[in-house]
Amino acid sequence: MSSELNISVGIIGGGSMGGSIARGLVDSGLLPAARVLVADSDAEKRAAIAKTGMRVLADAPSLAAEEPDVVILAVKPQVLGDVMGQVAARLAGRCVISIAAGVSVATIEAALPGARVVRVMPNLPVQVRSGATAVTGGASATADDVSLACELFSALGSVAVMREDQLDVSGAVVGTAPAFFSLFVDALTRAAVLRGLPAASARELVETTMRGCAEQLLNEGVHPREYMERVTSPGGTTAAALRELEPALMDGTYAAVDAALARTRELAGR
Ligand SMILES: NC(=O)C1=CN([C@@H]2O[C@H](COP(=O)(O)OP(=O)(O)OC[C@H]3O[C@@H](n4cnc5c(N)ncnc54)[C@H](OP(=O)(O)O)[C@@H]3O)[C@@H](O)[C@H]2O)C=CC1
Ligand SMILES: O=C(O)[C@@H]1CCC=N1
Repeated sequence: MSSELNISVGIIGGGSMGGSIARGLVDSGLLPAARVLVADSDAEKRAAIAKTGMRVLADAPSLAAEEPDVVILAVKPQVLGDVMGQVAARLAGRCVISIAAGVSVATIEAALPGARVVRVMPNLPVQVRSGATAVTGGASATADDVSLACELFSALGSVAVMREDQLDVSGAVVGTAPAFFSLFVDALTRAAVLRGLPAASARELVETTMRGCAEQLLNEGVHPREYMERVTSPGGTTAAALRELEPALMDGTYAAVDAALARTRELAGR
């Protein structure tokens, strides 16, 4: 457990990421539920979040009026401009952390005059405190603001401070990777079912395998290529399989990351 911070955090947007961050911060012990405020326009999401003891508000202006010490912007990039317009006057002089893909620090600073802006790019496993978050401070942010953002997201997994252009790349890889990973789990499970395994067993075996491999890679610090070699018996089944999979997966992954990066720039109007 992390030691408790004596601040309040307001999160605008309590969806997949905002909700995960809120839960992660409370579960980590960094903040008591009563000092996490979440605004979401969806009543069902508000009801689910309220059950955890966090404070819920129906819109961004109501949250900003509570003057939380730090505000995390966790709505979609497409609505962020509107939301910032609704709360700009209240956020002057405050530390604001945006998780919106693509939207640049300069855009946020222009929309929120006087706010101290930090941009971060987390991923979904922040909810189970195994996330990975890239952090970049704007010209308006102090070193303390960047440190605070790092402290909040360190309670939810690993954190790396980097330049803003690198944060976009990190988002295209690390932000989207939970979906890539799930797609691979699903593909393996379907391949097993196609070749005759019962669906429930296939899924359990594949998911257990994924957890075991992740644990070994992390715990032993072994390079992925070396780990692959351990599995690949000369003249065996894995070598035959990798000859098929490797070119397709490599090309597909590079193309997928480039597509995510292109969409990041498109969302930012760049
Ligand atoms: N999902 C992910 O893995 C990651 C997402 N991000 C970024 O996080 C942000 C949120 O994404 P994600 O969580 O996936 O999106 P979601 O749609 O799940 O969450 C956004 C939430 O904000 C609510 N909302 C919309 N407008 C307002 C408003 N004016 N005031 C308050 N709440 C509002 C939405 O309600 P409603 O559904 O009713 O519109 C929704 O519940 C995006 O900017 C994305 O780029 C970053 C890293 C990873
Ligand atoms: O799909 C998206 O746009 C968000 C950003 C990174 C992961 N999910």
